[in-house]
Amino acid sequence: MNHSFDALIIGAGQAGPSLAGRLTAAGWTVGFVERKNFGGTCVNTGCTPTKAMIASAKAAHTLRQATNYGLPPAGDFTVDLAQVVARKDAIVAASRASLEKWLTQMPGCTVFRGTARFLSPTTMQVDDAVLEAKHIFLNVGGRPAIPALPGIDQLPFLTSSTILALEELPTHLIIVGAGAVGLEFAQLFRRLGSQVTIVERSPRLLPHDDEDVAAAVADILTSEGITLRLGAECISMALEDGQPVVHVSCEEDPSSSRGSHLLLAMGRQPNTDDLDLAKAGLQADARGYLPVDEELRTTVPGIWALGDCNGRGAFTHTAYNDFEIVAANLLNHEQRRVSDRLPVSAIYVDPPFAKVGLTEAEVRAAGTPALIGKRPMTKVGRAVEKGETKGFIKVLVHAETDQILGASIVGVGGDEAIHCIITAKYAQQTAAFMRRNVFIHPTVSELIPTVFGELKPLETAVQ
Ligand SMILES: Cc1cc2nc3c(=O)[nH]c(=O)nc-3n(C[C@H](O)[C@H](O)[C@H](O)COP(=O)(O)OP(=O)(O)OC[C@H]3O[C@@H](n4cnc5c(N)ncnc54)[C@H](O)[C@@H]3O)c2cc1C
Ligand SMILES: NC(=O)c1ccc[n+]([C@@H]2O[C@H](COP(=O)([O-])OP(=O)(O)OC[C@H]3O[C@@H](n4cnc5c(N)ncnc54)[C@H](O)[C@@H]3O)[C@@H](O)[C@H]2O)c1
Repeated sequence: MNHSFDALIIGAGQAGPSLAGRLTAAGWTVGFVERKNFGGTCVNTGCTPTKAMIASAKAAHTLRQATNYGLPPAGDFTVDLAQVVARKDAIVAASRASLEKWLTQMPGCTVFRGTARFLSPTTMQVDDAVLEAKHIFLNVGGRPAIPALPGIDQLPFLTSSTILALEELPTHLIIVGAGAVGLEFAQLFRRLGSQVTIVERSPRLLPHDDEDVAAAVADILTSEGITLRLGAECISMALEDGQPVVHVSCEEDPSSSRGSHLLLAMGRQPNTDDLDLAKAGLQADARGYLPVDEELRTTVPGIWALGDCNGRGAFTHTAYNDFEIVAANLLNHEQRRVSDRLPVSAIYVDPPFAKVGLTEAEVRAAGTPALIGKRPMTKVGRAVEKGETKGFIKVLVHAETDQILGASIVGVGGDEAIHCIITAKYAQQTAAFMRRNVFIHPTVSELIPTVFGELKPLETAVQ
């Protein structure tokens, strides 16, 4: 059957549903296609389930730390993973259901369930339905990448999606890949009671971030008993005596990591390979991303790509910002651009690592005249009171213009506290502006004006 709309939106991830809301409110008719779970990665297999389980892991960790807070010991306890997963599933289900209800009841929006494939630049097929529109918005996201490592086809492995359904704790979880996925799952499962080993080919954690950040995150993890096997050359896998074994060296290696479960956390792959792109005249790049311009238009007029599939962001906030850019430009005739947004992100190890703008290494490499301010969390009153003193606050400022170049916070509350720096930087404010601000006591944020008041020339600062 043929259906005609003003717009087609493919994928109910972080950009598509909100775009449907804006377009239909403006009087457009929308055909919306989702093949699996409403809410996409973030709601179903990404942010929401991991942060829900991280909260359970934090509670378990705090119980074990009871005596540090002057409380009686909690005693030995074993976590029932099924209960933790049930709590997580309830949170995910509520979020997914609310989104599905909103979309399916949205006036002007018709939802199709199935995989959409191009027939031409203006038509797509979903099962036996042919959908036609002058505007097509692809929000197809991605899935865990499975690199062809030697031996990988010889043994069972988990991905960031399938690990969320485990109901029994792994006795020893081996994680290959130390990006956000690897680090968050490592601490989460360690705190729930698993032994955890991370295998990473890079010689240190977080190679795109500063060395002091990587060292602080490594300390957070190793102090809880997580084993790091960094600089792993020639990663290969095998099943030995029924157990997954990860070899980490090109040499005959007696110190391979043997565990009960294996999690592959080696990045993601965009879902562009089954869209029949060629029929629309589209071509993905070598990594599968759809090239887009600053306003997220693909190379074919009338087709946009939003979210993870365009390679311009890999976060929920970047996917959502893509929606805002497209809606503002199409409906309000603004000229918002992808490059207007600041690079911001957080990794939810506990305490978390959050950042905005340039790293210290990037500032040094650019040769920008800069000032640096840094304060350990041991000198942040709120962190001391909470008994969580790992990490630091670090800010970078242009030595001549006084503008904020970047900031990193590894430490308790850092994922929230960073936002005062994000806002000031977006407003192109200066260190002097930050110093004059009065923040609430006692918070982690209240020390941020102090850090901006203790700046030293970058060249002479000790890392
Ligand atoms: C474990 C994990 C934790 C994460 N934690 C965070 C976090 O804390 N903070 C953060 O900002 N980001 C986090 N992310 C990243 C975040 O989830 C993604 O960046 C975000 O979900 C991308 O959204 P999207 O809209 O681009 O795509 P997705 O959310 O992936 O949605 C794409 C949708 O399109 C559908 N689809 C695909 N192809 C078709 C087709 N041909 N036809 C019909 N439907 C189709 C899919 O089924 C899916 O529902 C995490 C990711 C993972 C894996
Ligand atoms: N808190 C958050 O915002 C959050 C949390 C989880 C995931 N995410 C997003 O999800 C995406 C996926 O995360 P991820 O951690 O899987 O990817 P990633 O790209 O961040 O990290 C992948 C890691 O695997 C290693 N690796 C990749 N290929 C390899 C190979 N062939 N052999 C050996 N090592 C290899 C890399 O060195 C890297 O350390 C990212 O875009 C991330 O931003 C975000």
